[in-house]
Amino acid sequence: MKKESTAVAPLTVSGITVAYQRKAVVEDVSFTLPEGKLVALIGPNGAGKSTLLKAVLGLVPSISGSVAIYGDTYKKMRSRVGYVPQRESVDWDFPTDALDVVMMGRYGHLGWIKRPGRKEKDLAMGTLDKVGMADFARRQISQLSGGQQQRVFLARALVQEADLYFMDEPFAGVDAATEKAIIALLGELKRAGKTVLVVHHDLSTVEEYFDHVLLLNKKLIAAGPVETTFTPELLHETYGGKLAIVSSNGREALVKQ
Ligand SMILES: Nc1ncnc2c1ncn2[C@@H]1O[C@H](COP(=O)(O)OP(=O)(O)OP(=O)(O)O)[C@@H](O)[C@H]1O
Repeated sequence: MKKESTAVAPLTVSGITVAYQRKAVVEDVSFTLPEGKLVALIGPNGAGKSTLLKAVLGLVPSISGSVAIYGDTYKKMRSRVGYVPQRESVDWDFPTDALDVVMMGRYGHLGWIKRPGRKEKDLAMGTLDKVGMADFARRQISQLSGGQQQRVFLARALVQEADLYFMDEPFAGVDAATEKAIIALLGELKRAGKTVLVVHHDLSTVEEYFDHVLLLNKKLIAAGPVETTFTPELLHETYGGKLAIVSSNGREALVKQ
């Protein structure tokens, strides 16, 4: 008899509510991420995007709801998850150089007892090269520009060889060259079958960069393919009146004013 195979979704969030000082900032959010897609999480400032990511990763407690990563807890699936935090949330004075930051991405594979060796170092160097940062390997991270720091953190996530990536505003404050480099990496991850959830602010590039969107404003307004979900009506519902209509890729879309 043929065995039924049911694919397990990379991420299933069911009824998550998160509150700070008893005030809910993410309310009863449920969605499932499809495998192998680039997904944008969008919504206005303060909508709860970063908080939702942190709740999924267990970095902030949720008061209700549950999260399944490949059908299991984050704790068990940790090695399959890569996280690129928001740049402002990182302590850049920590005395370490770019190469060491990238090698930290391998600790999940090594365990805490084994020290990184030649193989780890070569892999980390190769990945720094991929993000155009090989020349800065021995530079302290505090002495890198914002865009360069962002590239180093992407490299750290890449060497993890995860299956599901979370990136919190990777395009914030980066120049056109870094934006292009990040887009190329996203494309590479997608071709390798990875799933990537990106907190994104630039509505004018959503259709070009992503397959799927989650629209959040404390509650989940909608989730689905860009073609059917990134619509003026749903964007209005997400952002309220603070939007103007522009034409992007020949289609009408809304951007924040
Ligand atoms: N540690 C905290 N303590 C109290 N309130 C917080 C804390 N972190 C965030 N908030 C509040 O929770 C709400 C959601 O914040 P969050 O950073 O998740 O939003 P966001 O959608 O990522 O915003 P942005 O687009 O501005 O980065 C905001 O009203 C914010 O002020």
